[in-house]
Amino acid sequence: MKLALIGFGQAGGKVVDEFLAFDDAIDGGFVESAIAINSATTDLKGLDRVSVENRVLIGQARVKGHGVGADNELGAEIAEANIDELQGAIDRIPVHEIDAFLVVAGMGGGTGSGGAPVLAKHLQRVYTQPVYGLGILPGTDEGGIYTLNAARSFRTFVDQVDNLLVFDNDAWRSAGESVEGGYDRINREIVERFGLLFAAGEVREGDHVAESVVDSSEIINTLSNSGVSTVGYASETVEIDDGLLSSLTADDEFDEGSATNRLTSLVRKATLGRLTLPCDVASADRGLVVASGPPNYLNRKGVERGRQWLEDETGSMEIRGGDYPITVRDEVGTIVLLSGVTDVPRIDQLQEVAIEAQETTADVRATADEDFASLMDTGDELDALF
Ligand SMILES: Nc1nc2c(ncn2[C@@H]2O[C@H](COP(=O)(O)OP(=O)(O)OP(=O)(O)O)[C@@H](O)[C@H]2O)c(=O)[nH]1
Repeated sequence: MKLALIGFGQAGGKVVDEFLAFDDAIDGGFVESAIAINSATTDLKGLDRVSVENRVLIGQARVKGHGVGADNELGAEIAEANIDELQGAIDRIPVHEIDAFLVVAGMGGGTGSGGAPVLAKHLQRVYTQPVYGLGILPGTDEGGIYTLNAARSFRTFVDQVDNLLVFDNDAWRSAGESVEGGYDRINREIVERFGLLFAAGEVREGDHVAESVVDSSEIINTLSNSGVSTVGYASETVEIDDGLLSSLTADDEFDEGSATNRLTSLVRKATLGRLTLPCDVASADRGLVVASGPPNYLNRKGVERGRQWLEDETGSMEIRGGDYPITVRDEVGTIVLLSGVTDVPRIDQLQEVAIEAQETTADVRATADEDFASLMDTGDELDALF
């Protein structure tokens, strides 16, 4: 399906940049437009692929291009005050050609965490296309303010989008990695999963369109429950030699049985392995299984068996399935989208820690106010200058 990608804040911009690279690499054609919005000049300058005219600096009057320093109330205020500038950038998107908006932001900071929900609300009011969010949760070791920001932004963002796709940095950290190196790797993991999902619904000119190819309406229907979503992915490297590809079709010399088994087990691995937001799979309301890879490794029976297995696992009758043939990749993979998940320990934990942090902050403030009053108390015996 065709998307307008809007990255808000540093993480949002970097992930959108990475989506552009991935779209090129798989010749996907799912990115119709890409915009990056930030209150920090250096973050916008650091991007590689988002075009310069689509990098939008906001809040200059308030923060002079220096970012909001993880103050997400200020991030939200700046987005509201600059909504006309944001609309100006969106006006450059050929909106009649897109199937949906995807607003991407890190939820722990200030600019994206505060601004993304404001933008989503605005897009919902102005346009008829679905507005999806891709929210990135901070690591648990990032500190109280990031957790509090993420919990508050998450609550707000969910209400303003048609569906909030979530990626949890905490579940994807690796020991011994530098923060920057870590993010580069993590960002590639993010775009591979969400990129393959959205690319799947994009029928390209010249494609051999089999009946079982995923359509954008199947993605939209799976995401139309106003909930929270998570994605799993599993893949296997396969040989793609041109001769093999051109000479084989799914129903001649190719070993159909092993293709079926491979896909069925990849669906299980994707679902039971590391999800972008770990959760209890049984709590999903809807699901979509997409098999991607060289066309002759894709097979309807394999997807169908995987789809049925997912129905059993989730108890949901709304599990869709289909193919996404890609000739340029030597990987067969399955994407599993679980939508409307409700049993998510990380979100419960985030909210508990945030409530504690909010209470502690209120107590500390109240005590500080009292202490300051007593420090300055001279029993009316000392006059102020004015
Ligand atoms: N996956 C991923 N997460 C990132 C990346 N950069 C930052 N983050 C996460 O996103 C959160 C928010 O950080 P930023 O995006 O830098 O914040 P911002 O929206 O620019 O806001 P301010 O810097 O406060 O103005 C951090 O707490 C990290 O968890 C990145 O490149 N990839």
